[in-house]
Amino acid sequence: MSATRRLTILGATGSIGGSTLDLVRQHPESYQVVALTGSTQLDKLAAACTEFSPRFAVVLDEHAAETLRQLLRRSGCETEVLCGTQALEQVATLADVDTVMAAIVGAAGMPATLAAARAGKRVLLANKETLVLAGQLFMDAVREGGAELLPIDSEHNAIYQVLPSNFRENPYASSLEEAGINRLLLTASGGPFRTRLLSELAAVTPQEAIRHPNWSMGQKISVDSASMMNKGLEVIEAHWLFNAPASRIKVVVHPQSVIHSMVEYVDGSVLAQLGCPDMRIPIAYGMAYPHRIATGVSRLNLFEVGRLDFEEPDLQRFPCLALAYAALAAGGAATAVLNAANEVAVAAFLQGRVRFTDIPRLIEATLSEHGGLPADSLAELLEADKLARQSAAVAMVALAC
Ligand SMILES: NC(=O)C1=CN([C@@H]2O[C@H](COP(=O)(O)OP(=O)(O)OC[C@H]3O[C@@H](n4cnc5c(N)ncnc54)[C@H](OP(=O)(O)O)[C@@H]3O)[C@@H](O)[C@H]2O)C=CC1
Ligand SMILES: CC(=O)[C@@H](O)[C@H](O)COP(=O)(O)O
Ligand SMILES: [Mn+2]
Repeated sequence: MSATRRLTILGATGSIGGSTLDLVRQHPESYQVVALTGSTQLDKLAAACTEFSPRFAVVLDEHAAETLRQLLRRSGCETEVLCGTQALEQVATLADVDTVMAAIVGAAGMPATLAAARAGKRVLLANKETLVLAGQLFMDAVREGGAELLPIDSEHNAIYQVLPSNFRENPYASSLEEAGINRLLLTASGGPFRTRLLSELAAVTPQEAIRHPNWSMGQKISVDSASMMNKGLEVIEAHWLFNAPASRIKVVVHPQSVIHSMVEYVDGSVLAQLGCPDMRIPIAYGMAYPHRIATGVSRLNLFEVGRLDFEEPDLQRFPCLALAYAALAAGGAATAVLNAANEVAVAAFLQGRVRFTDIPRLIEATLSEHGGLPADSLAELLEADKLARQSAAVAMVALAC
């Protein structure tokens, strides 16, 4: 590969952030870290600053910033510590940064990701919530800012890898039909509760929910996988990334998570990307595109895998998937409302305040109240997000009574 790429990693202390840093560690000649951001894990952020010597580190408030400065002083690290959401946008748009890994979890990651797109960066998009909350706005920003958008979510990265290159790099210049594509087949593991009875789901615990059968991930996305809301968010993500109507996005449950997704062409060919379930593969693809780099991930051993299974998703046991399709069909701010209500419900479930089966109930109640809000500007989307969070919190109190 040619010139060194200069990186900002938003969400550097998380699961995706850690995998990204591991790839930088493996290829120090090709990548330089300019800025790292975190929120609560200050020891981890300090250790990453000490190892990678970024120019900036960003945390959310002044108290955290002061703690981080003290930690860095002790290790002799000269990284400058900034704080606040404005600082996240600042490091996402630095003139000498060419690549931004968007790996903050949730809607909190949207403003800095949007800023990176507007500034014309290569955006490595892990934060799917950006597209669920503000899909049209974000895709417009990518086009107008001249950004290079590379999907990191494993399914979308797989689809990207097997799409024709002229279509994947500019999906809004034509259509799926013109590219000879019939459907996108989005694989889903089915999560830790794939075989649980509906009657058992009310009693599952957060500990069980975050134990994903195949992937090691942060808590929020792990609960989303367990409820299959993750797949719902990914249907919306695929809609925006690939200019694909919902009717052409089919979810296929594939418990082994070896096929990361597929594209069905009009001639009957189905192209797939396979690999061991390790996010360093899609992250490396985005970091090195259009080249390939080593990742340290084990080779896929098909003889050990033995078999690949496929099932229809069960919308009775996993209503979150149906709610996501419904929100996408409703348009406007409905997907922003879905996302906000889901974030509130998942946080409450992780804190033991609601049951697993309350997650779709809270989302449905919030969607019926606010699903019709408009989405013509960032201000309207943020207002929808705020109202949905307030309503979901109120609905939660009602559930507890
Ligand atoms: N993990 C995975 O394999 C995959 C993840 N994704 C997506 O990537 C994103 C990150 O996921 P993952 O790495 O698992 O999540 P983690 O929970 O592991 O990491 C989240 C990161 O965001 C930071 N963060 C949390 N809240 C805020 C906030 N309010 N403002 C700024 N930063 C914040 C965290 O900081 P701290 O830890 O210091 O508190 C951490 O650095 C999600 O959108 C997820 O859906 C997509 C596909 C696969
Ligand atoms: C690794 C990744 O991309 C996750 O989104 C993963 O796909 C979650 O698995 P589920 O298929 O269980 O949602
Ligand atoms: Mn995924």
